[in-house]
Amino acid sequence: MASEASGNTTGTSDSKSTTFVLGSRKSELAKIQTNIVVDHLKKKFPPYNFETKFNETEGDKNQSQALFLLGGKALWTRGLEELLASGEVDMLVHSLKDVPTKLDDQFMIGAILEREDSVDSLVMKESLLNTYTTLDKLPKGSRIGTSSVRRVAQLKHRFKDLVFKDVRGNLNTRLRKLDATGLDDAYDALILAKAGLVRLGWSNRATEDLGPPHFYHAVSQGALAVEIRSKDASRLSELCEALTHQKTQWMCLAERAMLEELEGGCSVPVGVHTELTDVKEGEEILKSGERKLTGAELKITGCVTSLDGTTQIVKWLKEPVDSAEAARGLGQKLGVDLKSSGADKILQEIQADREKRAGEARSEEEKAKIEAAIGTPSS
Ligand SMILES: NCc1[nH]cc(CCC(=O)O)c1CC(=O)O
Repeated sequence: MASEASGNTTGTSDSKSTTFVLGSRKSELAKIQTNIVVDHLKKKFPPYNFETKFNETEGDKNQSQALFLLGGKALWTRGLEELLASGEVDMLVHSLKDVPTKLDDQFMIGAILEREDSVDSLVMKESLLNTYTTLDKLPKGSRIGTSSVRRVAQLKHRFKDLVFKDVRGNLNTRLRKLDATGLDDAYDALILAKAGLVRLGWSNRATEDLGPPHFYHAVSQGALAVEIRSKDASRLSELCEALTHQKTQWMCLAERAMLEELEGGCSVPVGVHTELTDVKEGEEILKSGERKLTGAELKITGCVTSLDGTTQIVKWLKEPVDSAEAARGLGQKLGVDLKSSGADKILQEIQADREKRAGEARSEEEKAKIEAAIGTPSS
């Protein structure tokens, strides 16, 4: 009950009230996503106060260095976790796809909310909108802006003659870069998660949805997650339960278990598509605190693509599931299947390539330092 979920009691005003602080990144999308969570909570818990705090993350600050050199996925969550550890915030709101599969023991995912559309979408440059709306019609050499190795690999597998260009920055920045003309004209189209476009109110910019059988979205794409301190799990259980969408949670836990089985600690071109059918929410509450879903059948398809797009392994599994653990188990099993079907070789190649490039980048950096110390003749 309400008294269980005591937050920070602030007694400075006339009536004592319980306040929870939700933290996230500073981008417009992160703020919108945090407000989605706050709105849910306000509706369910009128007596409590909910406040927000927004901070920059490593990924926001460093927009020039290659993503793979910046330490992988924790890019968008590290920094925010410091706020959580210090007690400045009670909950962090993330896009679940940006949350690493392994968290430090002091943190945990408290809730996974109902998923928005999980597909990737094609977004055309405004001035080309009347000419092209689908990838298969784009002329040879069309410049596609994306920094995702998964998107590049899958697109290369399907289309041989597109040109891929890095594009960084938050969604507002990326769309501005896309629509730029004249000297700043650098892209013909972008590939973006539809969920982000929908939340920002820009879904009308999506001209084509990229789904199976050729395209597979990122693990957990489109779902929001709330991260909490592990020691607060019972204090926040009431809030977390109210936010949780069990169907989404099971699908995303299966997807994350697949990814965890596949990844050797680095971000890899792994795509997924998951369906959970015929679910009936029963009255029975399981030991884990979840409501029992009956008749649920989970179908999960995984896709691993080599960086150059030449090799692609697609496998699927479909089984009845009756718990989050069963969903996780199915995802993990699919990860094992994918590895024994050739994904392991792709992943090893990627790991070797990454180590080589990181080594080269380091020596470039060292060269630059030496040049700075002795002074380069031309500068
Ligand atoms: N990589 C950044 C990121 N993290 C979450 C989203 C979109 C929202 C979501 O997937 O929930 C995006 C933008 C994108 O991939 O286009």
